[in-house]
Amino acid sequence: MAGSGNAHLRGESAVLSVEDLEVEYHTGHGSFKAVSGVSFDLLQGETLGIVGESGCGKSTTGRAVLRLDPIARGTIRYRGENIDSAPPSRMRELRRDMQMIFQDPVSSLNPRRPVKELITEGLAIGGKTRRERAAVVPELLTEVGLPSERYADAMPRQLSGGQAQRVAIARALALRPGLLICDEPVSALDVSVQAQVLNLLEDIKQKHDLTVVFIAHDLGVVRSFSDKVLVMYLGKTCEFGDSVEVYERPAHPYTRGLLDSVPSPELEDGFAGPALTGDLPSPLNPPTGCRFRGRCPLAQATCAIEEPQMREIRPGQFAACHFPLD
Ligand SMILES: Nc1ncnc2c1ncn2[C@@H]1O[C@H](COP(=O)(O)OP(=O)(O)OP(=O)(O)O)[C@@H](O)[C@H]1O
Repeated sequence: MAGSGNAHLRGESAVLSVEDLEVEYHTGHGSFKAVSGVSFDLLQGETLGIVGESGCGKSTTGRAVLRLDPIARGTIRYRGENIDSAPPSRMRELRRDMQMIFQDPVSSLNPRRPVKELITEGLAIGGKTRRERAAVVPELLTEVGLPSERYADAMPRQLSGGQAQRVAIARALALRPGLLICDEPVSALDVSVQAQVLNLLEDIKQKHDLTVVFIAHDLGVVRSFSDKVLVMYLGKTCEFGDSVEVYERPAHPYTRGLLDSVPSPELEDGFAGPALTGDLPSPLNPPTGCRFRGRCPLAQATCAIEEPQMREIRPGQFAACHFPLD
């Protein structure tokens, strides 16, 4: 598959393997590809960070992996099983092993159920008795740093955002998943709480040897949390590689722009470099050639004509750019 951007796939040994994923939405204004040609794979215990501006298709990618959004094209393999066309009954089983944590913890919890029921809901569906479910509540709450005697009977409205996210994590852990998809899990939380929840996620990832997809627009968060990073722009991958390499030596001008836009308190003007200018074009009418060209400081005539394909720029680092950075 030279030139298709899939040279980094390691196939059979991966826990999760996504190849050429395409998701199409149909709206009143027409149809568009929210995700197109996205490929990655993850080995046991690895974490992939997916980054990009709002509307790039990060959440759609995460949801499509769980088949919560319909897939127009592509292959998704989980532990070697092809799941892109698995029937709904099989997907329900698989989703017990592939858990998702969302951005808004409070609205992801049923407001009428106490914490102890919320975190064991999945076990009830799995046939565990009330007594069996009650027995695991203290352990699960302790694991996410909430004392059971204080929180087991609490209702969601009594929880802070950070506590609600801890409950959502406990609920995911109850099913002993192998894969965790975290969709902006700390974006809605106060800055002071974000680090605590991230530390918790890091701890449980290590303890349970979880494979993680971590979606965030905060590059700092992804950097500390991820082994691999996938940068998305307008539904497509523009860069993929080892987190350290991509952050230290980005090959795609969009990645560079994202990194330069991160506020940096120790620098004089507060930023590492010029911020990204311009807005994300409409996915209903994407630019010809390179989708980023209208905002790219390095764009040349070729970029308007030929769409760059993912290619290996340095060992293990792939980018879709005609004029990658050194
Ligand atoms: N259910 C839907 N129907 C139609 N369009 C949708 C739907 N969900 C998302 N979109 C559109 O698809 C594109 C990708 O959205 P997505 O939420 O995946 O991006 P994102 O990178 O996760 O953004 P954010 O960080 O804001 O969540 C956007 O243009 C969005 O408006």
